[in-house]
Amino acid sequence: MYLLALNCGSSSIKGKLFDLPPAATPADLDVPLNGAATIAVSNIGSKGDKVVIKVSWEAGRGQDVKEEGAEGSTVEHRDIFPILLKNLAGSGGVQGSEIKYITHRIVHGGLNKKPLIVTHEHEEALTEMDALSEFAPLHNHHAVLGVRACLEALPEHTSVLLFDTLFHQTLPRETYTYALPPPELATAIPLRKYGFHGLSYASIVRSLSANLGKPASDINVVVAHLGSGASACCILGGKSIDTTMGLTPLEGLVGGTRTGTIDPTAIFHHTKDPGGDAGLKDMHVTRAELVMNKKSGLTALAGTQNFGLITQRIADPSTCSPEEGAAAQLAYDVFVDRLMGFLAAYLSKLLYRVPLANVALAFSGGIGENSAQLRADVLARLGWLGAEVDAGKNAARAQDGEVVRTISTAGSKLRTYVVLTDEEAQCAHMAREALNI
Ligand SMILES: Nc1ncnc2c1ncn2[C@@H]1O[C@H](COP(=O)(O)OP(=O)(O)O)[C@@H](O)[C@H]1O
Ligand SMILES: CC(=O)OP(=O)(O)O
Ligand SMILES: [Mg+2]
Repeated sequence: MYLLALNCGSSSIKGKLFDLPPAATPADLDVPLNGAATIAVSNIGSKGDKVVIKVSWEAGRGQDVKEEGAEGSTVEHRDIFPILLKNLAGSGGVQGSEIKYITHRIVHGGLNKKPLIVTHEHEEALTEMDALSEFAPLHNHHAVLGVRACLEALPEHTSVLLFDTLFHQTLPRETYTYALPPPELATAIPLRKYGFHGLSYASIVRSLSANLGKPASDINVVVAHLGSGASACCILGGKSIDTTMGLTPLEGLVGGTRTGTIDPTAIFHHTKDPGGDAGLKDMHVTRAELVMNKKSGLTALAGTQNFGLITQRIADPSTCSPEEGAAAQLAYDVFVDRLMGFLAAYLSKLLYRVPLANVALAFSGGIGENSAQLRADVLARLGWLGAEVDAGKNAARAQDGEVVRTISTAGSKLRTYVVLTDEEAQCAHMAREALNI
């Protein structure tokens, strides 16, 4: 029997197939499930790039698959799910009927306080989640179509919907409240900060807790989850007390294609007919939201959202034109500038309550886990707090199975870690808790 955990990103699908023991007891919950295979699909929706589908099996479990599909802009998330299920059967002999549970990361869960269960007979929750698509335009609708595609292909399984927003239920009222008058329009959910990347933050708290041998209630950490969507979170006693993303994943840090926080009036001077419909299929999104979510951020400043390429152009100007080099430098500087503003604010929120010796900083996400340059630059800007990077540890790659690693010196007053986030394992854990499996 298997549990499949799927994570539908804006241009990617990540997944893990886990072995599920036939009869688990609540005590087994602390023992992580055995991973059988990892799935990675990239370039969905991306112009000029072919969609790449990879299935990697643990030793002896199957034959790895790497398949190039059609050009990204012609492919939608929903097209991929049947191919993935077919590949699992074809390369590892996993029959659909053996996949008993599928967990889905849904970015916006509104005010839902716990995971929702969906089966072929009871799909009501999907309509509710789709109604929130305009509050997570790069994510919710695709994920909902993914759940529907899986239910169609494997009608016998049970789906568990896990929300990024769940982790941020502990935000205090003064933090989640927007200083707006009562809305003139009816909205599906209250207009307030919800926060995202919560499954990642929950995974990081669990990893730090296990690695440091402390209960989650002793984990006080500012986490920078820096991927194609970037956010930071202020975690006190294992709970979120502030985070940069808001009503939608647009607020806060600069993203691969997102503005992050700007003066909201700028867009009315920038875009023609900002309130007009952007013409997206099956979803109402305004032209302003499309520009701010899909055409801005690193892409707008550097012409690429590939952070590795941006840092390479800065490090070695001979790899690009002078204009590209200058654009890369500006994109990098803007990214770091916004990040530092939030990190300093969040550290001050923690330090007002707990001593520095009990506070940590952690980096995660594709950029946070891979860009030693960015981490070094951030720590240099936190020298006033006594932060000191260990250049050797910061430059080293993670050892096999090393989820948490320290990158600050022994004398650094701010302990700093790189934590490999695992949203899929977190989803599997929460689904087992919810279903008692
Ligand atoms: N070696 C690297 N150096 C710097 N950035 C990297 C590296 N590898 C990946 N990244 C960046 O990580 C980002 C993707 O992160 P990820 O967390 O997988 O994103 P998401 O889940 O939001 O799609 C991309 O912007 C990519 O440029
Ligand atoms: C919420 C969000 O932005 O997610 P991702 O970074 O996976 O796109
Ligand atoms: Mg992600």
